[in-house]
Amino acid sequence: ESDLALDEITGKVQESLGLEKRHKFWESQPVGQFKDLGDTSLPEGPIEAPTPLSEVKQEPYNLPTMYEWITCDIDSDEMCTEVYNLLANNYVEDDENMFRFNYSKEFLRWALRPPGYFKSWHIGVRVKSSKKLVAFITGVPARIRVRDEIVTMAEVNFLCVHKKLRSKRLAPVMIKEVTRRVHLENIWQAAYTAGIIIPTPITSCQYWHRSLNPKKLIEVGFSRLGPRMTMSRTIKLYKLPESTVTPGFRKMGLHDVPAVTHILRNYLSRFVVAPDFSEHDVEHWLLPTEGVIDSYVAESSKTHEITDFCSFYTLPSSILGNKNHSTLKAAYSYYNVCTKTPLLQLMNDALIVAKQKEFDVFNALDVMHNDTFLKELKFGPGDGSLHYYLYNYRIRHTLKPSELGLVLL
Ligand SMILES: CNCCCN(C)c1ncc(F)c(N2CC(C(=O)NCc3cnc4ccccn34)C2)n1
Repeated sequence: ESDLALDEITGKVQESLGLEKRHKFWESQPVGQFKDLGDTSLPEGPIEAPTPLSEVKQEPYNLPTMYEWITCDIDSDEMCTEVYNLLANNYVEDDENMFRFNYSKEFLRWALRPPGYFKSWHIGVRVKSSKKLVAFITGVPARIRVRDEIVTMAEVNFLCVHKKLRSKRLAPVMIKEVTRRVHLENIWQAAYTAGIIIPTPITSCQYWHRSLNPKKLIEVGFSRLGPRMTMSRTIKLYKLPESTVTPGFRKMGLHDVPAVTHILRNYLSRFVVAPDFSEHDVEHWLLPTEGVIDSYVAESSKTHEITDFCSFYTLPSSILGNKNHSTLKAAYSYYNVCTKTPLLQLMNDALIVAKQKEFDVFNALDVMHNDTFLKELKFGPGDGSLHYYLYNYRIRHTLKPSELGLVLL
């Protein structure tokens, strides 16, 4: 009894030490600081000016002796498999350690090779002796508009340290190394998200979940049977029509790229922070790829114009320790635009095709105009928040999620 209590206390002390070190690190970085919140005298925009490329540190940061940097060539099947396995066993879990993200190899190749990507920004750490990959962090270039300024940034993602190497202070040096390699390409800003609070969120979003397979979600502990609800009543509550209702609703094709780019750019222009997508970007990020990204358009039968668009990406989670199910099949709402069809109807059609494709749950953040359909389409609030951050760029006021037009993977 008392040993458990002692472990609990040690754990809490270690965790709070980690928190302090974490804030110490971020207080040394050019990011908005908590103390500056509300100080409207500080200008919006870059916090530090770019340094001349000759003054950027030319050699990699030092790692602890037995580790070395490796640039991960994810075109190589062997390397991509190593990255996949590291993430599948050591990446983000929920607070109760019941689920862990299981990004697929095809998803990683899609996420990490957008137009203009740099192989040097796919950074691994391996053990010198065994050559085992034990940590990973990535960046991809993106043009992000912040109010009226278009800024080329790095979208930093997939920071992962092997479970056995936690609290060895590897994450700060990996963040500094990806920052150094981004600077070498003359890029001085970054965007990233986290499920934790560090200095300083530009906005904090809520996840919402729409059950598609409530029986499985309850069996694996993702959701619980509601009060005064039976299983059959719950299945009936989430039942969806067999087929979509929007006229001209079909999968997006290559020939739709110009029209989708046009309505998407117009739609995203109304948010404070949003990607500045070119046709080339739309072709990469939004053309359907089996098991990775699904996207649909509504084409008017009269004029053949593309009036609406919806998309969701595939991010399964491993179910840790359930004897009947090993994988939770989750769809994540990506970018959706309505110019004719009501958003409610378009998103219900997205739920219908996700159910047809045997997803168990459809997740959405309360960003953009998503709050207009979440409750009505029977989404329930999730337990996780997703905080958005900008590196070396100050935003004068914390944004509402509905002012954010950026979805990271
Ligand atoms: C932009 N990069 C985000 C990647 C990390 N993303 C997607 C993420 N970051 C924080 C979260 F809070 C979160 N949630 C999705 C919601 C959810 O489904 N929670 C239950 C659950 C099922 N599987 C997992 C795996 C990990 C964590 C929670 N899980 C909560 N998602």
